Amino acid sequence: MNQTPVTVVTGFLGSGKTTLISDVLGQTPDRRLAVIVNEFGEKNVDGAILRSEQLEHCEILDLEGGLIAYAEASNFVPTLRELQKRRHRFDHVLIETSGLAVPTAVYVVLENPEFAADFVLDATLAVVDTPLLLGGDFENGGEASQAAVQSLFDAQLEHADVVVLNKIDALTEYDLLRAEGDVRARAPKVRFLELAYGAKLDPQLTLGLKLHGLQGAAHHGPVRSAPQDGSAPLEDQATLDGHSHGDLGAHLHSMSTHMHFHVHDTGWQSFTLKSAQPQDAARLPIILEDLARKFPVLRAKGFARVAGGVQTLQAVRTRVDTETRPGTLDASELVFIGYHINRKKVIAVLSGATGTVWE
Ligand SMILES: Nc1nc2c(ncn2[C@@H]2O[C@H](COP(=O)(O)OP(=O)(O)OP(=O)(O)O)[C@@H](O)[C@H]2O)c(=O)[nH]1
Repeated sequence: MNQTPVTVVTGFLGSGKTTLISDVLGQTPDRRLAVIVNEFGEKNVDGAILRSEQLEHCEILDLEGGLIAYAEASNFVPTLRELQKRRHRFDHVLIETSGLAVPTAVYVVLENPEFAADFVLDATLAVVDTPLLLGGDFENGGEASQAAVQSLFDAQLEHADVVVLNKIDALTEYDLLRAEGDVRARAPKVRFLELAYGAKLDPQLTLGLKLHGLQGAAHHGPVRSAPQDGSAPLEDQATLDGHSHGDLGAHLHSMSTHMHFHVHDTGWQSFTLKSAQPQDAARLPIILEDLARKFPVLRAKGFARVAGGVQTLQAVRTRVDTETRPGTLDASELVFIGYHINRKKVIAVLSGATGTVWE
């Protein structure tokens, strides 16, 4: 059996990865797909959203409670191992990395001799929140938060084959040209730039790109060197550049390179808050918007128990989208992700503003 192609979908918090994947799944009923969804928070909201589409040709596998990471820190390897046993049932694997991950950890695992004969990287797509890119910063985040966001954002672009400019519905041609210029300046080696109107992309531009693979026996060779005890990140990142996605030249995913990018930034925090009491569907989004102005909350998402059903809430900074569907829910659950956010303060404001107990 041929190697199963793997498409990695990366991109910053809330850029539209799940929405884009959901659309691709809907457009490819003839493909048997496995989707591994990795979330930073302990609760996998994206997996639940994809699963709610009830697409029979897809299997959704949650990878919650952390990042796809290196070595023992990750539950990615057992998940892939499990998929490997049943790989004849799938035509393609999609991996949605968490919004705080750099996709290189995935490459290292795929290149491991245990998996290299069975899986091959097809392409890595980086989904970009284009208005955010053009805005240039995260309001209310403070300098440390902005620096952390920028460095992650740049690293995700750097490791992409295809950059997808998303959320462009309301943008002008001039904005798009500016965004393209910005991406090219940040990541000169990116091969393709695609425009996604409303997070929709032709599946031909997403699956089966074969950007790695054959030429990549050299291109994606085995890991060159294992991390040494005591090896520290180099000061000059350029000397560690094991990537050249902009051309078809050989590049090896050196473990030291990856270790460099995988230095944990403990400033990123996530917590889930729950409330058993019903919520006001009209007020809750306004309260979330207010929370994002008061605190460095970059992303909030989850489900609320409201009159008439279940409300899905999706906040990216101060932009909050909601949708209410019929159904029942025992308790509302919201995941908050931010840079140095204070759980107690968020609980106090949320409980006060909603007049309900959140914990
Ligand atoms: N206006 C607009 N909104 C979009 C578009 N794509 C996604 N969104 C919205 O952006 C929010 C975040 O989308 P997701 O697909 O959950 O983003 P994500 O990258 O999977 O988020 P994380 O996994 O938390 O990093 C949701 O409210 C989407 O409806 C788009 O093209 N246009």
